[in-house]
Amino acid sequence: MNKEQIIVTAAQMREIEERIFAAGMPVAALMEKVAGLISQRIQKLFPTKQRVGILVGPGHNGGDALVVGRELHWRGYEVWIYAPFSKYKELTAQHLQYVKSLDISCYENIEDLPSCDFLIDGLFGFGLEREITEPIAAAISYFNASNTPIISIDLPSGIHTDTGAILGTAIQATYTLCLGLWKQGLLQENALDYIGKAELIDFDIPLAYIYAVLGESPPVKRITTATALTSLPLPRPLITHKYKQGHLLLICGSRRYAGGAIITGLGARASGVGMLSIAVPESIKPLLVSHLPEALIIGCPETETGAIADLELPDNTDLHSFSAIACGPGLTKDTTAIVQQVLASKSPLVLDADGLNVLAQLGTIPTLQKRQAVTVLTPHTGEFHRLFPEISYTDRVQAVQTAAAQSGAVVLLKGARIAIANPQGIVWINPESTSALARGGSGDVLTGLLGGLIAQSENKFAIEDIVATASWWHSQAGILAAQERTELGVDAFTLTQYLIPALSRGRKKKTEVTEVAGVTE
Ligand SMILES: NC(=O)C1=CN([C@@H]2O[C@H](COP(=O)(O)OP(=O)(O)OC[C@H]3O[C@@H](n4cnc5c(N)ncnc54)[C@H](O)[C@@H]3O)[C@@H](O)[C@H]2O)[C@@H](O)CC1
Ligand SMILES: [K+]
Repeated sequence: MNKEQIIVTAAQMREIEERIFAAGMPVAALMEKVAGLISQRIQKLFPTKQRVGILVGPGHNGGDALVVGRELHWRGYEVWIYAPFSKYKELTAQHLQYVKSLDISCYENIEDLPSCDFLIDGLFGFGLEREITEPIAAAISYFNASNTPIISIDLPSGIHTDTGAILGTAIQATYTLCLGLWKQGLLQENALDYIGKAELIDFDIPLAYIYAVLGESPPVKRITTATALTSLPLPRPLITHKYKQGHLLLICGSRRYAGGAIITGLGARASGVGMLSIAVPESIKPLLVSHLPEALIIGCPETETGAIADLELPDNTDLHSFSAIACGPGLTKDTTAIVQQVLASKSPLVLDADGLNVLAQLGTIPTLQKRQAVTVLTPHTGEFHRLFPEISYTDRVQAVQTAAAQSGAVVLLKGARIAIANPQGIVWINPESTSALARGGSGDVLTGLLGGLIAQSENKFAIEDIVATASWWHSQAGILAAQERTELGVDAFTLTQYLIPALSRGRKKKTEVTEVAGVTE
């Protein structure tokens, strides 16, 4: 397993650390090694010798910062230290004493601090356990307001290691250099505004110690390009035919929301699914045919309001014959009977948008308990709240875990950091996205894409892994489109056109990484 995909809580990191120390690694030696790596990285980020302020907290995060400060001092940077606490852990106190013996100025009050070109934040790491109080809170506000780039060691000080909550106040970092393993809080939306650009500093934690604490397949994982690519229906078998490559049924659209059906269809098209059928109200069938000439468009009888009134499938087909069904975008709420019918089918089902609203009205948990096949729900926070009104979603990881466990469905909670859980507690978090995707229709693209991938999977992959792959693919398309067209240029149609280029780029990146590092995962 690649360390980039592992996520830990503070308690887990502490346990892993204790195993390293118990095995004989001296605490001071590990700090020296870690801080050496941090200082090398900082010299790459700020290569010209500059003035740097080091913010030192009472624990080993402060110790790391002091060692980094000392190293930068010897490398020619002009260093000063801000160490405002009255008590420090022993190792940190020793480093503080040593740097004071060098030609490095130490201060306890922010009023006395000289100016600098960048700051290193070693106030608190994963040992922060309560709200930050004065005078440190005021100092943090002062540094945030100073417009000076800040490099946070491990986590921006003030971020809860697990939930990402802001404990009173927090450093707004420009870079976060996370140590050893990704901390869960850095993948929670609450913390996003504070993290800046985050990267992992790998300090060679033996996998055996990680497995001893997390198990050989850790339940909470971070989606990477490598993990996403493993659940794709690629390469295709040499001998195959269209029905062997999955048959997806999309049920979507209404006279009012015809575009949603087109966008969902275009998302499904990019998945490569062998056969695509799209059930829409009769009156919008010609529109769908013109945009998706390869798809089988099923024109259904419609209500007066232009919603699907009846699922009229072609002869000899019933819902069970599809490899997967995706239902919801643009349906309107007048489709309760349709959604009920789909829920009663034995095909894997993706429910989104109005499909979720109808499910919430029917009663999420009792309705899903009757399902005999896999269900994937893809709510945004508003829909999540309607589906699971009892579940608080301040900790999004816990929220999806609870929702999946209670409903028996795989739940994908949309947002800047998508979290996906299966009923057994496995969680995937998507660490990369772009706010360019906060736009009408981009969820429809995901529904189509996801449906198409599930239809092709033939039970080869765990369903939550496919959902994670779809989420990665979708956000990578958004990122690529935003890079080329700015964040304003990523309308849902454009997004569908970037799915295949984003996939090609991801596959190329993976090959390059493997060649350079010889990584096998
Ligand atoms: N896990 C590892 O393997 C390694 C960890 N290292 C560093 O050690 C850090 C963890 O060190 P610690 O456990 O000492 O924890 P921290 O340095 O995060 O801080 C804990 C200290 O802050 C105090 N504290 C907690 N909340 C406070 C608050 N609100 N106001 C004032 N004081 C508060 C605690 O009493 C304790 O003294 C990591 O984040 C990392 O920077 C590295 O030195 C080396 C390797
Ligand atoms: K920190």
